[in-house]
Amino acid sequence: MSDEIIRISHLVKEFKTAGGTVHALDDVNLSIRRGEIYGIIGLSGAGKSTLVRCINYLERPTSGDVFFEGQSLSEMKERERREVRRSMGMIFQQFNLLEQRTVLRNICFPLELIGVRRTEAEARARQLLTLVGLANREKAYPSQLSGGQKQRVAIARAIASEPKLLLCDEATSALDPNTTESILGLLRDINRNLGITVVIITHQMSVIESICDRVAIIDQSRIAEEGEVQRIFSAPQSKIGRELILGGDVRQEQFGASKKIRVTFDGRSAFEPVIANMILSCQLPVNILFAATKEIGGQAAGQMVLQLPEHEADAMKVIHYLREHGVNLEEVKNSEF
Ligand SMILES: Nc1ncnc2c1ncn2[C@@H]1O[C@H](COP(=O)(O)OP(=O)(O)OP(=O)(O)O)[C@@H](O)[C@H]1O
Repeated sequence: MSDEIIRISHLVKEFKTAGGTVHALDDVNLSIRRGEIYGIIGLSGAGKSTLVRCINYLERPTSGDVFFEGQSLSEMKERERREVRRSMGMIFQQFNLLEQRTVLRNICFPLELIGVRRTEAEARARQLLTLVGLANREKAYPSQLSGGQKQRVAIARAIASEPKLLLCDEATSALDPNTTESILGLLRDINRNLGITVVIITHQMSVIESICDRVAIIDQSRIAEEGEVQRIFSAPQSKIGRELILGGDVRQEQFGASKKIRVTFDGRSAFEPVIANMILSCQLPVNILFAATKEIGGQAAGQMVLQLPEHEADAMKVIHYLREHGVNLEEVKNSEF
């Protein structure tokens, strides 16, 4: 079977409103691999929820297509799409539990919809309650549960019909940091132990860092960059990527005319010794205009922007030294910084 569970191809979504057309998604292309945890991050209004709702066709794209296991959703009949949607569980920020039903009956609900007999549905729901760590709460009503417990019930309900994919729309945004961590741990277990592919929509960088294998950064309706979390976090290429990952300090500033370079560190090297040794060895000063480090997977990573000596030959000497010592670097223009 193909490695790819979802492919999003040239997806466009527009909303016609009284105030004009809103371009929520503009030519989005993505591929999500079977078995991975894929993160989609962006600021408020970037188009994240619209994208996730297009993946399961709760929202019909204006143009472009979504392929599930190679099958075009736009070409399917509604009955076939319903079938595919059953292969995609979904959880939300506000849990969306049925308040009049007990925890057990909430989890039974999707099974009832597909005609599973009551005793069988209840047995399955009990197994799931154990899986999510709430075996002793089957008779409770949602109002009697904490946010984290509600999300556990929502997760159990979402995986009751054995989906291949679990879509999580800001599933931890209403939770405190400890509860967030425990819910992310549960999602990781479900991914590893049940083989369910997980797509996480979030505006929280910490969520992506903590469990995602790959990430897409969405900005103003478009994918700004996409790839392995480790690679994107250690050297974000887009302006929005740098803002989200390295914080709000990446401001556009006007610097002198001399060359500026961005050096990125991916955890194998340290900032200071390389720069200090270069200064000692080349006998040339550099200006550190910006520096930020992050711990990713226990390793230091980050970037530094250096202003080089004004004379071209001196600047080249610095570049040559850094390259020789295995440092990743690229020239930056003022407008990119
Ligand atoms: N049903 C709708 N009708 C009109 N405009 C919409 C509709 N749904 C979304 N939009 C607009 O589409 C754009 C993207 O919205 P979306 O909810 O996908 O963003 P988001 O990244 O999920 O934001 P947030 O994190 O705040 O939820 C926004 O400008 C929003 O106002």
